[in-house]
Amino acid sequence: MSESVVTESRPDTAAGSADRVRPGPVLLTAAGVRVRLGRREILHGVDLSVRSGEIVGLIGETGSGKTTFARAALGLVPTTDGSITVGREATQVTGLHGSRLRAFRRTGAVQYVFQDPLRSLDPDLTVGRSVAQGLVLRGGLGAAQIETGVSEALHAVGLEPDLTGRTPGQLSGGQRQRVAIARALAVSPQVLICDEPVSALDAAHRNHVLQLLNGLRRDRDLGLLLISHDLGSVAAVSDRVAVLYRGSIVEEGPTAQVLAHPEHPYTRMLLASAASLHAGDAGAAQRQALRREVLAGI
Ligand SMILES: Nc1ncnc2c1ncn2[C@@H]1O[C@H](COP(=O)(O)OP(=O)(O)OP(=O)(O)O)[C@@H](O)[C@H]1O
Repeated sequence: MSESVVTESRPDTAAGSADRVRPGPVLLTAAGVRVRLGRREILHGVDLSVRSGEIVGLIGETGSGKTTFARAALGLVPTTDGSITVGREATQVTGLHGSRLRAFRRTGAVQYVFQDPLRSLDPDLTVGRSVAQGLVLRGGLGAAQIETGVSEALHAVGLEPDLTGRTPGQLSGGQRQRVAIARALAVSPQVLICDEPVSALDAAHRNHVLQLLNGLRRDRDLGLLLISHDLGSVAAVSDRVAVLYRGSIVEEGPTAQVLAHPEHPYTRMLLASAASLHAGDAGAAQRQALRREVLAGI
């Protein structure tokens, strides 16, 4: 069942095993991360790591806590326990506040790419100014250096320099997501967190962006956390997969192993749902029944 999810969703030049790189040093480490939002604890002690040159897929249904984890890694939500360290210097993000947190953000060590570039890109800013934002914020760079940084970032995502004068509304969805990725790359991040980066795109653009991410981690030694509820996308490019269920990682391992031999009932349920959706099965009632049956046993 999982085979069809993996194979048919793989982008054209895909991340076959020969294309994969040997992972380097750990660039993101989460240990026992707990996050409370309002009255509820959302993350219940999450352990996760991402190495340089590696794509780790974080999968789970809506509400499982994927975005909350990403926000914690950026220092945007406080943790109540555990630690998150980022980058080769292993900067401890948890516990950073105020000016120290702002200084960490300015380093650009960890960057976030959102699902919907139309919402994350300022509609009034040109492509050039959007991509320059992080470089300007970092400070200390002259206009020529910023211009070079913008051109290099656009080149890295395969966008022509003549797009710099356009606004997001004048671009296709795929181009917009490339701009958002270029903006993140411009500040030379060590870790890139992509939160549902292709779910707003059609199949062709989705494959192009997945290929792009796959190439970037290889060429730039990025550690890439790919957050998605789309197993096909994760299967296509991730080296490892972590499965988040109600705020806890219930299974983690090499992608091929987890997808072919899922051990946790929740992972099996996710795979079964994806496979039936993939086959065009409109049996929503059956899926719901399966879901109830599986979740009752967890
Ligand atoms: N600011 C907040 N205050 C209270 N609860 C929140 C807040 N933000 C998120 N939550 C809750 O935390 C839980 C996890 O949300 P989160 O967005 O992290 O899930 P997710 O796995 O990323 O889901 P999706 O795939 O829909 O983005 C949800 O139940 C959500 O309602």
